[in-house]
Amino acid sequence: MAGDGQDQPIIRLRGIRNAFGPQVIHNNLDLDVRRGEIIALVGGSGTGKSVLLRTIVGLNRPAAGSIEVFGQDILHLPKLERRKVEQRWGILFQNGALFSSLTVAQNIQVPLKEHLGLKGPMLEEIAALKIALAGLPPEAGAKYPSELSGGMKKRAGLARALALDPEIVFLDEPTAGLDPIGAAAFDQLIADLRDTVGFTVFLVTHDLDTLATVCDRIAVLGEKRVMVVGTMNDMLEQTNPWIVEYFHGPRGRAALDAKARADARRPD
Ligand SMILES: Nc1ncnc2c1ncn2[C@@H]1O[C@H](COP(=O)(O)OP(=O)(O)OP(=O)(O)O)[C@@H](O)[C@H]1O
Repeated sequence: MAGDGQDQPIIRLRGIRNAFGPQVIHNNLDLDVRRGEIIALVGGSGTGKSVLLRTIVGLNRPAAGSIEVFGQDILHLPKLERRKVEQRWGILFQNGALFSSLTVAQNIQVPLKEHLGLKGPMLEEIAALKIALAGLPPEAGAKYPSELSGGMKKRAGLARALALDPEIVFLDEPTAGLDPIGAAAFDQLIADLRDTVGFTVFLVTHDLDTLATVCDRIAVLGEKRVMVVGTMNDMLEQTNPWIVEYFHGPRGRAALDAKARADARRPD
């Protein structure tokens, strides 16, 4: 596909402006996401991380700027073309956003029916596959969201996000509300899936452990734009006061120490 080459950014934002009435959230914001990377968006509360994620996936239309995904200008695509692009990504919202009246398996089947028009046993089979991929036991498929723990809900939401074999997975605060062990397991699942399935991950997080352990790059939102993008080591060299406080503060140091200990234990 033209402009969809392996070297092109898989997501390319240029000059994004978002405002709600007089409140400007983003102004002249640029960001490139590379194919196959795990990139995290961080920033203080209210800097517009969720708004930016929602803007990329079309739930919020920016006042200005361009958004290319898979090399396509998605703000100006005809509806049908746009739907085709949407089939190539999956989204895990913060609360899982599962339909409470449907079982886990039925939740996963929603996009399969809606986008692919699948019917019959094929639906069951694909749902079972995604349940396994998300690290859930097979019996989870028959359960309703209210019967699941927080960690299982996240996995069920992930299973649904994976329904259409996405090339990009968007995750909004994937480890929020999980205990540290559950959060670490979820981080590991994302990293393993990226390595095996090969998708790109764009996530919004406050979790310094996630940043230290699984992210290839970090984009810092502030001053209404992406102030810096780089690796964790790049972040440690920044002088912006918020970035210094965030990454060199006690929680940042603890996350980096934990990662250093984990790396030391890992065989070469
Ligand atoms: N639909 C909307 N209408 C009006 N204002 C909105 C809307 N959505 C978001 N905002 C405002 O935009 C700002 C950014 O919100 P957003 O949820 O993106 O922040 P965030 O960086 O994700 O914050 P947090 O880390 O606290 O989750 C906030 O001030 C919020 O009130």
